[in-house]
Parts: sequence; structure tokens; C-alpha cells
Amino acid sequence: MNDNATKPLRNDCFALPPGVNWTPVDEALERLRSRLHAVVGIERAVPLAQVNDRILAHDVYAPRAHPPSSNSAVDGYAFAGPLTDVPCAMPLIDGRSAAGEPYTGRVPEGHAIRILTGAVIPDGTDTVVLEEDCEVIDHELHLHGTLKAGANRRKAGEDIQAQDRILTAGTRLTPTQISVLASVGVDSVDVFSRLRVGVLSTGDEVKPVGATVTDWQIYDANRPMLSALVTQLGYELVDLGHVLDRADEVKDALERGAEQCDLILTSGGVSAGDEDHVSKTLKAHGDISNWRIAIKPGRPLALAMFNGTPVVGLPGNPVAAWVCTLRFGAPAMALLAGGEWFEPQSYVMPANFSKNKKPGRSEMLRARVRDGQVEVFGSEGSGRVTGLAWSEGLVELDESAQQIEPGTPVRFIPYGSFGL
Ligand SMILES: Nc1nc2c(c(=O)[nH]1)N[C@H]1C(S)=C(S)[C@@H](COP(=O)(O)OP(=O)(O)OC[C@H]3O[C@@H](n4cnc5c(N)ncnc54)[C@H](O)[C@@H]3O)O[C@H]1N2
Ligand code: MOO
Repeated sequence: MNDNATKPLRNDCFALPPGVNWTPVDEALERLRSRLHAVVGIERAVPLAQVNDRILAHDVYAPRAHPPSSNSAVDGYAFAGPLTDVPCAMPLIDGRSAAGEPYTGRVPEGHAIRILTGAVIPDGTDTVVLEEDCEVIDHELHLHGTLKAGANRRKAGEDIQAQDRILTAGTRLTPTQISVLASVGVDSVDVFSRLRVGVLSTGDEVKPVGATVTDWQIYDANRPMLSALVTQLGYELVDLGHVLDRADEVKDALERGAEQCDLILTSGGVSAGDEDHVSKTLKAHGDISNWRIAIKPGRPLALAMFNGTPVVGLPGNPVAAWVCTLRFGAPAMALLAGGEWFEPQSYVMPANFSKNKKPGRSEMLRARVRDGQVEVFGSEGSGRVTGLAWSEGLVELDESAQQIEPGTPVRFIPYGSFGL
């Protein structure tokens, strides 16, 4: 039950203004944000049991209030408050109000009634005393402390009023939001179809895991990494496999991808070398813009439209591919999928390392937090996959030069901030 939610992207959506050479990270992000929009269809009335991790297509309004009636927050006794003149005693009436079994009569003035947690506050009462704070002797409630009117009462609609907008379109649904929907009886919602993301590896030296390899060949580390990332971000993975550095193979794979996917991630073949066929093919058959982003690692990033489908040409080095996918790909995919653009939440914390950073480029270092301090991986080599596994996030150092010493505040972005 899909329909097209949006119009297609423009072919020149990644074009750079004339004369642009090095693009600062913030500018690159702003450019992506302003040129991309949702490209997926809508699935209607999807049951709550199937909406975790899906993106809401429409705002949702509450069909009823939460809580629907005023009720007690504690086990105790209800009466009309406030209680100022203490100590005092109040006759208890027969009967009680329990959750699922409300008291239907009216409590006379000056009387109290037994009430349990979650039970509707009976007519004639508005205040509840905890059972630990009073005594019952011979059908009489003895009270010792003062209480404000409305104490221990959860008012009807104090959380949600009927017709309130409870969730907005573009929200990625999580268990906590599903609880909000359920609490007001919403049993199904409209969500965007999952973004279909193709992952393609390129390179004559690259072989899939499981293949026989010789010394000059390497295993494809990027495709399994990016595939797992795509799935974990909540998108539908389309495995486009691996192709050699040959124009016809790259073109065939991109054509297959453009038919099946809403976005294609490629790795390798985007710098200026003789065998960089991804760039060449995109140039020959698509609308490509080679963004030289002032970021390390990940300087070459190719953004292109190929047969109407956006292609992100990631650098081959696994660390650069990882960093670029998180920093640029994750918010871009969120927009294409109907979600909201996001700037990952970061935390300023003291460094426990030293670094003399050159000006001109941002640097993203593999990092983690121990004992309230940020540590970085021992090597910055962008082929070092062990540093990826070691890290729990990234440290982002901005374009300006910086001398980092132990104790210098740095910006740590946990992987969770990218939606992982
Ligand atoms: N003259 C220049 N040379 C290079 C530049 C430059 O600006 N000028 N940039 C360097 C940087 S930085 C990077 S990153 C790479 C990016 O190059 P490509 O995207 O063309 O990537 P490749 O050359 O194909 O591969 C780079 C590196 O990564 C390995 N690789 C490739 N695919 C995989 C994979 N699926 N799994 C694991 N490893 C992979 C590949 O073997 C290379 O070692 O360019 C620099 N050169
Ligand atoms: O993108 Mo490259 O891996 O910066 O080193």
C-alpha cells in the first residue's frame, strides 16, 4: 500500500557553486540538508506491533485524554482536601475505590474512603493520604500531617488532553513513543516505507570474505560494515555486491542499484587515480560533484545523481568510509527516509591525550570515554580497522588549529548520537 510521498530529487542537487574547492564540514552539511528531502512512499495503518524503528508519516493526535479520569497515585484514603487542622479524625464510609472497580457513589462531606493506586477518585473527594501516614481505628481515619488539596491525585488529562498532538511527522518511533500511542488507544499509524539503501564495493584488489585470496588482494571490509550500519539505522539493505575497477561493471552495478534503491553507497574509486572508476562512471553517465570536504579522514567524497538515484561515493579506506557515512550519510539518509535532519548530540569532555592539529581541516578521531576523560586510538591511519572496533564514538576537532593537551575540552560524539 505505497504511494509516492514526494517529488524526485533534482539531477543537479549536489552541484557546487563555481570556484568552490575546499568545503568546510558545516557548509557541506548545510548544503546536503537544503537539497535533500523525503523520497519514500507511505505505508498506511501499520499496527503498533510493527512500527518500532519506523518513521511517522503524519502527525498523531490523541483520541482521548491520559489519564482519562483523575485517579490515585498511592494506596490510602481519599477525602476532600486540604487538610490543615491536624491532628484530626474522619469517619470512613463503607466501600472502596479500586483500579478497575470504581466507587460509583458520592463521598459525603467530612468523610473518607479507602482507595487503591490507579483507582478513580470518587465524587466528593480530591485528596489522598498514604496509608503509611495515617491510622484506622474503629472505622475512623486518624490523620496527623497537613496535606494540600489534590495531594497524591493524578488529574484527568494532566499528561495528555484529548486532541493534543502527541507525535509529529518525521519522528522515528522508539519503544517509549509506542507507549504514548498505546496509552491513548492509537493502534496503528501511517509510516514511511523503509528507505532502500544499496551498498556496493569496488576495487580490483578487493575480494569478498570467503573467497580465495593472494597476497596482493584484501578482503572486503567495507560492504559488511556498511551493510550492518544500514540495517542498524533502520533502513532496508540492498546488497549490490562487489565489482572490479572496470567502467562497464561499475555502470551495470549502478544501473541495478538505481532500479532497486532510493540511495546507493559505494566505496572505493573516488579519488583522482587512474583506476578510480566510480568517479569516472558517475561523471560519464550521471551528474557528479566531487566534494573535497575539509575533513580528515574522508577528503574525497563523491555525491552524484545516477538515473535519478542519489549516490554517495565513499572513500575506500574503511575508517574514512565509516566517518563519512556517519557524519554525512546518516543525517542525509534520515531526510531521504522522511525523518528529520539531525546534528549528532555531542558532549564536551576533557581529553586525556595530546595532539598538535594543523589548521584547515576538521579531524574526526576514533575515541571512547574512560573515567570521565576522552581517549583516542593510538593510530590515525585510515586503514586501521582495529581502531574502529576499539572506538565507541568520534572526537571532532574543528577546522581551526588546536593544541590539545590532557585536560583540554574536546567534543565527543558517541555512536549512539548517529542513531546506532
Ligand atoms: N593523489 C591522491 N591520492 C589520494 C588522495 C588524494 O587526495 N590525492 N586521497 C587519499 C585518501 S585520503 C583516500 S581515503 C583514498 C580514497 O581513494 P578511493 O576512494 O579512490 O579508494 P581506493 O583507492 O579504491 O582505496 C583506498 C584504500 O582503501 C582500500 N579499500 C578499498 N575498498 C575496500 C574495501 N571494500 N574494504 C577494505 N578496504 C578497501 C584500498 O585497498 C585502498 O588501500 O585515496 C588516497 N589517495
Ligand atoms: O579519506 Mo582518507 O582515508 O582521509 O585518509
